[in-house]
Parts: sequence; structure tokens; C-alpha cells
Amino acid sequence: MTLHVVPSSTVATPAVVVTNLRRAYGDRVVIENLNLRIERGEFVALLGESGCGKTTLLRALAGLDPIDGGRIAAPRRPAVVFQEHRLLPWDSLWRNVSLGLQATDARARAAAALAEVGLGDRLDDWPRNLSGGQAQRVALARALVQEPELLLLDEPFAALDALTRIRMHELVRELVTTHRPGVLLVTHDVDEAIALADRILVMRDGRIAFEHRTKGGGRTSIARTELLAELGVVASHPISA
Ligand SMILES: Nc1ncnc2c1ncn2[C@@H]1O[C@H](COP(=O)(O)OP(=O)(O)OP(=O)(O)O)[C@@H](O)[C@H]1O
Repeated sequence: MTLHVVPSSTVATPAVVVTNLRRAYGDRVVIENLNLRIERGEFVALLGESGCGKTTLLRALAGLDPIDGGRIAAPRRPAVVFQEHRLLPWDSLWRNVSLGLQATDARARAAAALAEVGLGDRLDDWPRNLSGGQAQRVALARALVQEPELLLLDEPFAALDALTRIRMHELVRELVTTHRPGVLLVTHDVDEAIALADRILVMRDGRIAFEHRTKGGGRTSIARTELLAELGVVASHPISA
């Protein structure tokens, strides 16, 4: 008998598995029968019309809100980066990054994380002295220092100017390649999803209504128009494909 040993690097390990998720606010059912699996190292973007439940899903995955049915199986607590940096103004940058770390080498680990986001020389600086882009870099460092298996990004680049956003895209792809968490990025920006994601999901009617898998490599060949159509943007809309 021949034994086939599969190299561990080729075995997909889930960062999260969501089964038949349900979430309602009173009578308003926002998520129903939603199923989702994200592998470690996989970058997934979630698009959907305003109010379709993207943030509700992200908050449920983060454990910030209760769920009303189904199951979320994640090996460890996910890390979250929001649109606003949510840094504590009274703590230095390294203390902000190491918040929640129990380790005795917390400062060293925060220093390494800050260096990774290009702020290795600002350990003892304060959040008030940062630009919007720098503050989001610190928020990313704070998330990654926890070595999460699942990283949840809730429109973290939406408030940044176009150039800073492109730089942040490059940084995030680099960090994800290095640390290999599974990523769920909630965004309104179709181009951002196309630029970053290995897989693009569209949420509608409380579940994942459309999925586009790329062949890997972080770029997708999906026609932009197809994605826009899934989002209910009709062909006559003046956006070039
Ligand atoms: N705390 C709440 N109480 C009651 N209803 C809520 C609450 N939070 C969200 N909702 C409702 O749930 C639905 C989904 O909201 P959610 O914020 O998840 O949508 P979204 O897709 O993230 O929207 P957007 O793209 O505009 O941020 C909306 O109809 C919203 O009004």
C-alpha cells in the first residue's frame, strides 16, 4: 500500500467556519442561513448594498454581538480593525499596541509590530501626533501583534486619501503574506476588493449571494461590471468597466 503524505503547507486550515448563522434585531432579520468558511492566509472581501448586514456579520464574527442561531467556529479570538483607529489617547503608541498582551516582552513585541508598519521609531509617541494613515498603521500593528488566525477589517481605509489608501493596500497585502491570518475585509469599494482579495463575496438578503474565486495571487480577473451588477448598479451607470 502506498501512503500519500500531503505536505502540511497544502492543507487548508480554516480561520473561521460559519454555519447557518442567524442574527436579528427584534423582528428585523438581518442574517439568515449564512454559511462561510475562510482559510488561514486567504484574503476575502465582502461587498453589499448599504444596510445589507456586513457590519452585523463582522461584529458577530468578532464576538462583539450575540448571535441568534447557527454556529461560528474560530480557533482563537479574531482581531478587528475599524474605520476609526480607536487608539487610546492617553497611552503611548507601544502601550496601545501591546494592550491585551500578557507577555513580559510586551514592549519588544509592540516595537517589532510597529517596525513592521513603518513606525518603529515612534514607540513613545502619542496618538494625537499621528496622521490618519499612521493611526491606521498603529491599529493594524495592534491587531497583528496578537497573531490572530482571523483578521476582520471593517472599512479600515475608507477615511484615507487615495494615495495613502494605495500605500495601505500594499502594506496590508505584505502583512497578510507574512502573518497568514484569514482576512475578511468589509468594503464599499469594488476596486479595493478587486485589488486585494483572493475571493470576493456579495451579501444580499441576509446571506452570501455571490462568490468569485480567483486562481490565487491576490488579483482577480473578474469583470468589474459583473461585480457592479451583483451590487445592483445598472449598466447605464456612468462607471467604466
Ligand atoms: N443595533 C441595531 N439595532 C437595530 N437595527 C440595527 C442595529 N445595527 C444594525 N441594524 C440594522 O441592521 C441592518 C444591517 O446593518 P449593518 O450595519 O450590518 O449593514 P451594513 O451592510 O454594514 O451597512 P453599511 O454598508 O451602510 O455600513 C440595517 O437595516 C440596520 O438598520
